[in-house]
Amino acid sequence: GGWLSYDFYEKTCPQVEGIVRAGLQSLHLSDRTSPAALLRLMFHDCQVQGCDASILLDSNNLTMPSEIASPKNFGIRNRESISIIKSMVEAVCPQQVSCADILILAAREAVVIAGGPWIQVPLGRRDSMSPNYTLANAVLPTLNIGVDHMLRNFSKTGMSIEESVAIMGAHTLGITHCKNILDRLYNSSDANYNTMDPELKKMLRLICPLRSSTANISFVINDPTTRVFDNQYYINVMKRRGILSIDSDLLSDPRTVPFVLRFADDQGGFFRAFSSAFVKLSSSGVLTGDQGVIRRICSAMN
Ligand code: HEM
Ligand SMILES: [Ca+2]
Ligand SMILES: [Ca+2]
Repeated sequence: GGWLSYDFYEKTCPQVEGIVRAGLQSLHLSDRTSPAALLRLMFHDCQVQGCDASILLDSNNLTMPSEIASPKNFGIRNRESISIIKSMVEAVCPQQVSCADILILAAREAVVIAGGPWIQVPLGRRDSMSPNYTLANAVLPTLNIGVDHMLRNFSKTGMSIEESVAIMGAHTLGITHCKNILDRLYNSSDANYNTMDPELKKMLRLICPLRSSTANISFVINDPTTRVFDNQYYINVMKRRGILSIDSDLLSDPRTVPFVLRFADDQGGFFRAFSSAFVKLSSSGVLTGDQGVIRRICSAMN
């Protein structure tokens, strides 16, 4: 058995946090959108059989598709960045640090680099032996997940409603491809067709025309400060300018709206709730002790 701890690599790889920080800083210089990508990558790993780097495994045979093959992972990027940082860690501390921990540390640094809170995260996760395509397909959120289902999912990690609203604040970063909002913009039977500020809708329709062959590549920003981790997301949601259905749903559900209003007015409160939510999301259902493995290469089994 085993557990996560704050000093897990103190003896075996005290340099790891510094290596990940340096790696993230240099990645960020060449790609200002990398914090968004890494934060979403962390969520999509942790949601599927826990944070075990299962999302980083490439398929090596026809019977075992990778999680990335799931349409739910559309738009996921920067997996290779974790592999590169892992090889930098391997050079200093061979076979000591899991890909799963490196991914969590990278997501933590991503939040800081973008101007968000510094989150102390416990370490000691182990890597999975295989990916789980079927589970990825089943448990990653759909576009129309709704508040109820979202809260139920996050409560499994021990999150309160406040923390669940706070973790959705990750949408303060990054982008959404047009194909993910076409229903909201054009399908009058969509539940959130009429919940968007008409001015915003007009603008998004220009960027995302209905019958366009580029809906897979064209995108809109998730909030006006898409590269800054701030509370602008909640101000936007409050003004009916949320991009995804779930963002708008937070305003219409009586359980979540009080936290939207509070976080819109109190960035410090958002940062505190986000930090505890991040620790819960990243600690739930993980492999520890003698479970799983330490992969040498993140994209393949040893
Ligand atoms: C549970 C409800 C959620 C739903 C339905 C949802 C859905 C989505 C969708 C559809 C996109 C756009 C992807 C694309 O078009 O490329 C997106 C982007 C993003 N999501 Fe979520 N998400 C949810 C929760 C979360 C959580 C909990 C986090 C992180 C802790 C997160 C982090 C992000 C980030 C950072 C982006 C921007 C990615 C980029 O710029 O590449 N999301 N989300
Ligand atoms: Ca996983
Ligand atoms: Ca922002």
